[in-house]
Amino acid sequence: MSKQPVVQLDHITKVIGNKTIIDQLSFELFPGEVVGFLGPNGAGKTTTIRMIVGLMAPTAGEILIQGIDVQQDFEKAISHVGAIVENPELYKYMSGYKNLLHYARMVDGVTEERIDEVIELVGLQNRIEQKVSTYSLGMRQRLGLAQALLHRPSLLILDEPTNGLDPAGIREFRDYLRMVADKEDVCVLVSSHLLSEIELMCDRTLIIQSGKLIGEKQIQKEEVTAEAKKQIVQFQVNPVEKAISILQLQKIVLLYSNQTSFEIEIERDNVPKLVKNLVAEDVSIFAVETRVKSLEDEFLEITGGKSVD
Ligand SMILES: Nc1ncnc2c1ncn2[C@@H]1O[C@H](COP(=O)(O)OP(=O)(O)OP(=O)(O)O)[C@@H](O)[C@H]1O
Repeated sequence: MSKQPVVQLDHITKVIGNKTIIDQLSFELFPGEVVGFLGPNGAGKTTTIRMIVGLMAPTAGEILIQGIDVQQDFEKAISHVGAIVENPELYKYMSGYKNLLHYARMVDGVTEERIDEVIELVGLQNRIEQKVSTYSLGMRQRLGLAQALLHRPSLLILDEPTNGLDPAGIREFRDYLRMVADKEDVCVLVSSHLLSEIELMCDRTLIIQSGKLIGEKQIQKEEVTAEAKKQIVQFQVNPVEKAISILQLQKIVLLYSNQTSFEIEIERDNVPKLVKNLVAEDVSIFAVETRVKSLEDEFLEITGGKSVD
């Protein structure tokens, strides 16, 4: 990417007591991208975010936001950050507009035009004069997003952003995030232990475990055709042992098997040939089910089978 990074973490380590919580963590985040920060509970996501926003000092290493060292010039660095924690803090008895006005007064340089702009960005024009207590959870999340955007941050940090939203709400929030990242050229960091949430929302995912970056995944969008993707295919067959010996001959990697079925990773184009071979060897096939490899499968591969939560 040719753009300058918004955030640079350079070999960040955090030791508390005699425990290394974050271990030489390095990554860069760029404008306009929505990045997932994924890891099981206790992996070190919150600690990392606390260091990025200057609430905790690293034991070693450097964090730069827009090139400014968070430790050396906290106020200037933090002026580029907007954050929404789990539930945005809103005054329910006040209107959406009054909430935004209240926050705008606490920050320098937020004009009324900017307030109107963020309201439009999150699609709350028609409801902004009504009390927050009348808002749905999704609308509250969007108002929280508007509030975090008021001072034109370059980095937006969202911690478990869709907590409590239903699938339709998650989809809607994702579309707003995507649009905000594009229109405001802001980098959005989404911290979550939910693979489904991250997979839906993010362009790229950083996977953290025990304070270390253990994987990075660029989530491919439309450019990857379904045919080209590796798929996980489950076969229900009889006898399974015979089928497995055929797989072994063809050097197909077996992911899982039980007494009635097995699961393999295979390219779509190779499925018909395998079916023919199984039938030719007198293996009865009761069902063949395909699913595209999900981030969860990747995560399990990378972490060696330790699932999140
Ligand atoms: N102040 C502290 N003192 C001692 N240990 C701590 C402290 N803060 C965090 N830890 C430990 O550091 C590890 C990382 O915690 P952290 O909260 O960053 O994980 P997380 O990935 O955000 O998990 P979660 O999804 O549960 O919030 C955990 O093992 C936690 O117990």
